[in-house]
Amino acid sequence: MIKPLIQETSPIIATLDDLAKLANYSFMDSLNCDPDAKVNGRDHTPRQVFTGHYVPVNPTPIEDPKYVAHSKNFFRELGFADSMAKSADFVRVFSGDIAHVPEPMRKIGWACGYALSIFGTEYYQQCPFQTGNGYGDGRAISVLEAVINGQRWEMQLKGGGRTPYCRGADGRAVLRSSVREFLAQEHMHALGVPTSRSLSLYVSKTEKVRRPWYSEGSRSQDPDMLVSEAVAISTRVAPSFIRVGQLELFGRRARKMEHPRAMEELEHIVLHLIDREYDDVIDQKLTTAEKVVLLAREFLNRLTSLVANWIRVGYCQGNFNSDNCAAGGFTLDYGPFGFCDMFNRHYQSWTGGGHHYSFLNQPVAAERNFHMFCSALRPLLMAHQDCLAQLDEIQSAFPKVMKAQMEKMWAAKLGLGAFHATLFNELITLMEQTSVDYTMFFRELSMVPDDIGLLKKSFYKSSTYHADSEEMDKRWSTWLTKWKSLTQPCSREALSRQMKLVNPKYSLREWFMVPAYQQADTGDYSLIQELQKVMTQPYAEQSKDVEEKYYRLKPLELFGVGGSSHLSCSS
Ligand SMILES: Nc1ncnc2c1ncn2[C@@H]1O[C@H](COP(=O)(O)OP(=O)(O)OP(=O)(O)O)[C@@H](O)[C@H]1O
Ligand SMILES: [Mg+2]
Repeated sequence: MIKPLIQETSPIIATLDDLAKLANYSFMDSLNCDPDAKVNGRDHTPRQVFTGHYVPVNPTPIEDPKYVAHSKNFFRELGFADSMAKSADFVRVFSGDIAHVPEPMRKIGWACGYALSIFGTEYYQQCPFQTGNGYGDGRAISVLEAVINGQRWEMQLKGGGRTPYCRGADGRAVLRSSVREFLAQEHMHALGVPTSRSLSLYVSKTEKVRRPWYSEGSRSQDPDMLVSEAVAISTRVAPSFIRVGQLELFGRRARKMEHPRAMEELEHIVLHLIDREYDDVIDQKLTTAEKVVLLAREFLNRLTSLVANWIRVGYCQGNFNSDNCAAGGFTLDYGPFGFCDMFNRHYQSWTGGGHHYSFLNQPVAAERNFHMFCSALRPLLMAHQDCLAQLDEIQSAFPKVMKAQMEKMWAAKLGLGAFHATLFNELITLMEQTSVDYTMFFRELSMVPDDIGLLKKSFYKSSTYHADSEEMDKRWSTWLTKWKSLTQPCSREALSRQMKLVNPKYSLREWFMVPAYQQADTGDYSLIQELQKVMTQPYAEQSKDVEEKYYRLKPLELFGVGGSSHLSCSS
């Protein structure tokens, strides 16, 4: 899990000067800089980066930045005054201009290289040089590390312009994708799922880029037009942004002995990861080999728990490559993601994702990433056969640990003391044959209903259901009776209360976000604010108005519509 958040404090950081005083650049200070880096940070053209953990690179500010949103909750947790989000110097920094920051903040940012594995296979084709030396943060640039109330945070701009890893692309993010990531991070946090957090979001009043997208109402899989969209910079925050792919980059270099310092660089990044994400569970005094074993064990626990949580809340990452898998065990990169409306085990809203990254296949995808993680660590254990054997054991334990996490999660969702395979399998079959809304079904079940009347609110009613609805209703009634006989022996109220804590009422469905980013494009941010409010209390009943608007089946006419049901471009 991400480290527990600090207790809420009254705002003590009210200006950029206050924040600057807390700056502490451990990433830049304790890791290796690319020796070929440009001193002035104007390193904005694709090139091979052969060594080093980071490239110092300056963000390219967006033109005429304008405030769109900030996370009030996260500001409060950090002790930031809300007024700061609209103050000129804060806007300037978090819209990409770090040339005038107060000391000890630095006038330079940094981007990192990483490797790519897709479903457990190493890829090099995505690198323009076919070597893997040109792949990494193409548009993500970190600008600040600060220790705030004892907790270290890294702040990273997304869409902050080109880096040596941009592969010829523009380094920008558009408002649409930035709004999606901004809202999703805070929703996920409120759902109790570890994640990077949202700090702020600024859009350019004048700068635009072209992206492939869907024409109004298009049912095409692939975008059918090019649209000109405003660029934006969102800032996300996490204890670190180290990805499995990043460890892989150094692991591959060490394995192939690509340069004399390859092994040392691998050890360095792994120890840094431990320091940033695992220092509360791994004793500093241990040897590197011992630390590596503990790291693998802890990541196994975090990753399996994370994926079980994703499935609990109906989240599909969509593109769970190793470069989108945070080594700290939290959710990262809300591009091709989606929250499931109609339950389907193969649910996947990203058209490039395929079955391998679909909803209920996420545990398998996670296992592939875990294997890549272990492979990256292996070179460090070559001289420690006992530790190597332990790592192998941890790696082979993945399916067992994942299964246990999934069963625990399904049992909790169903209010059962223990997982019941037959009951569960019958349910999944019924859900698919009927076509039910994933979120609404579990929330209605959490009411512990006497009959299937309430559950039917969540039915989209497929053709299979329509073909013999009487028979289907009978099967549902039988299932409900059986379920009730197996639930925890407590009062209905207690069971309902407990189930509502794991079954959210509100989820950030794609079709809620479409009007929000469309409105935002016209300068109206009210729907973003409304979604921020509703989706940061996903377990609360909230008002009747909110319920009518956001606790609803997806309108049938939106199924199959590009942008609302599926998307191809996430940038
Ligand atoms: N417009 C762009 N300009 C430069 N690089 C880009 C752009 N869009 C994506 N990339 C890079 O392509 C790679 C794959 O993109 P992907 O959609 O996974 O990441 P992302 O959404 O940009 O970022 P992240 O994983 O940092 O959240 C990443 O390395 C990313 O930096
Ligand atoms: Mg990514």
